[in-house]
Amino acid sequence: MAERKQRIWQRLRDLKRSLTIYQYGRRAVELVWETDWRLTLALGVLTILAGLLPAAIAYVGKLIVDSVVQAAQSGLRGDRLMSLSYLGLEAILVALLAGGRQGLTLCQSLLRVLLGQKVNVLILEKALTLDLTHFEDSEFYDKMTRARREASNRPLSMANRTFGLVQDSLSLITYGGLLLQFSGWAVVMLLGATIPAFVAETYFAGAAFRLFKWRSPETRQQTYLEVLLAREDYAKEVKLFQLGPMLLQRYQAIFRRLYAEDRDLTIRRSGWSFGLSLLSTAAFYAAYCWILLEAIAGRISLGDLTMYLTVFRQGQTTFASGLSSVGGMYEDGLYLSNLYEFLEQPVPLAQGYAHSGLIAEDGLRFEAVSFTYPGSDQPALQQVSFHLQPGQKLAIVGENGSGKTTLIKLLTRLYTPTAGKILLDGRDLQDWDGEVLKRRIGVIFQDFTRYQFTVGENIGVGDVKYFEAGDRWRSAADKGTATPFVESLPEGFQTQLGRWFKNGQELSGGQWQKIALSRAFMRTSADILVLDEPTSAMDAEAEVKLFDQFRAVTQDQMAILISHRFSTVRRADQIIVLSAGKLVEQGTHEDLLQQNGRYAHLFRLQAAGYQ
Ligand SMILES: Nc1ncnc2c1ncn2[C@@H]1O[C@H](COP(=O)(O)OP(=O)(O)OP(=O)(O)O)[C@@H](O)[C@H]1O
Repeated sequence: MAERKQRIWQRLRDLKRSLTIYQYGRRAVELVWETDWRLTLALGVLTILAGLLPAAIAYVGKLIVDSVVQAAQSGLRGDRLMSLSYLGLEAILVALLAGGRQGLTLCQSLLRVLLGQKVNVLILEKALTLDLTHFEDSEFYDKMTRARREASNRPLSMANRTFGLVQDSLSLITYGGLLLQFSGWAVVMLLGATIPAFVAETYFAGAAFRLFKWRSPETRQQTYLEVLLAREDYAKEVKLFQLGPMLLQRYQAIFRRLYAEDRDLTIRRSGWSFGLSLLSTAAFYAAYCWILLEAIAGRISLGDLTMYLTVFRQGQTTFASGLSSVGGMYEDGLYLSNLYEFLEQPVPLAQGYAHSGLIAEDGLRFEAVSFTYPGSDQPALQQVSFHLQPGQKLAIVGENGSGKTTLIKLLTRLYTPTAGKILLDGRDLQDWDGEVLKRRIGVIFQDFTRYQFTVGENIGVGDVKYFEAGDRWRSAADKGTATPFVESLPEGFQTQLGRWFKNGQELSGGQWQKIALSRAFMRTSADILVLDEPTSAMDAEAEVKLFDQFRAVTQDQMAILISHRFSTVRRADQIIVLSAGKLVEQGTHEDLLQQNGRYAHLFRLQAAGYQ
């Protein structure tokens, strides 16, 4: 007994929670209002017009029939004129209704475009405020993808359905008002018959959404496979390794699985929907039958009969459309809840406001810095400490996965250390103003982005303030040793790169690296340069040239260099060796050779390879 009671309470709680989804109707209308209040106002007025006019037309229809009967019986000219004027009135109302409906469609079409753009911009703006951690979290990524996928249509659809429901409700209320003259019981009977269909619609819309949410990982896989199969950067490997058929097969297998689930739900939904709509149709026709009998018995006029007939016919269509609005609104509401969940994701607070350090010219200090990636149980860095003075060049050496890139991510504040401190000029990195810090650090990651922009713009991205400044591009390219090859390109700095756009040129790996390196020199005010594997794709001569040049142009700057090439590393003022996240050796090339430890071992190994 107690268990049953509990179940009933649970159901009621579920229903209450389901109903809260409808509050998104208000939020969607607010969003539409913010997008364009004039169009929204027009939409509102036209909705009321389109909601009230049908009942008015039905009523005028009754007046026409009654006046025709009257005129036929009396044969008076006045009565004839009266029925003709009712006819004229109906024609005007019908024209108004058609105009109103057309206006509604027009407003909706315009709002669709504006709203789609607005929501997309809201999502992208939000994405800009988020941390890198969010992007690396697959659940969060799904949330964003879902929001983006549905961005352009759900809010408008929700708003349209809300307005549509208002329109249908107004029509039904006015129809109800007309019907009330006949019998209050008929109205109650008709309303009662709609409730099961309403509950079923809500239930199935919820089920459809849950399905959509569960399968986000599968949909993500599908999208990824599409990218692999259809993008030019993967085409080379897909063709040579003959991956195509296998990838396509996976793609289809996912589709088949998703389709099977979809089909089951759609069949069940349509079965229930049909069954329950039969119930409401039965109620409609029972009331209809009652009215017919009343007319035959002469208790209502012929005009009344015509009016009720119209009210019934249209009432049922309006009811069906209202019902689908309710189901649709529920579904839209669920998608919108996902959109708002994303938009309301707490934004990391702006960290720090300091524009200068506490100890001028102190340089960079790592003090017992440790870091573990979210969701990982192994620390990527443990208790790392070192000091880099202004003008010094530091090289970081270590096997794959030893934590070199992680160290750079902490230095550039993409992540925050889990323990320990990073100090710049004696001040904790977290206390620095983000903008100031970014201006002081020029960084190139090994997986730098190859933008499908022009050569100049590809360098310009290094300092967005000077994104299009040709003179800055040139001097940055000089420092990054890119000028000679850029000048050999057909349109120099204006050459389009990549294959996505017309006349796009592809570059070699080493040429791309030179572009990326030049990017780091765009920030002329940067006093810390961080280069993660900057020369891995360059030939030996290019590398030597680059480093001679690098030393010359970065005399006053601190530089941190990650490299597996000892020819590069040995020139640094200070070298640190990382192993499994720990700093195991530290010193100059000579010091480390003397220590005869890990560095000396790796150095000799590489040197032997060249003999
Ligand atoms: N985003 C991430 N989330 C979780 N773990 C990560 C992430 N990035 C790196 N790791 C882990 O942290 C450790 C250090 O990685 P890191 O990229 O810093 O190595 P690395 O020294 O730069 O390697 P390589 O020489 O191959 O570039 C590795 O064990 C890696 O698996």
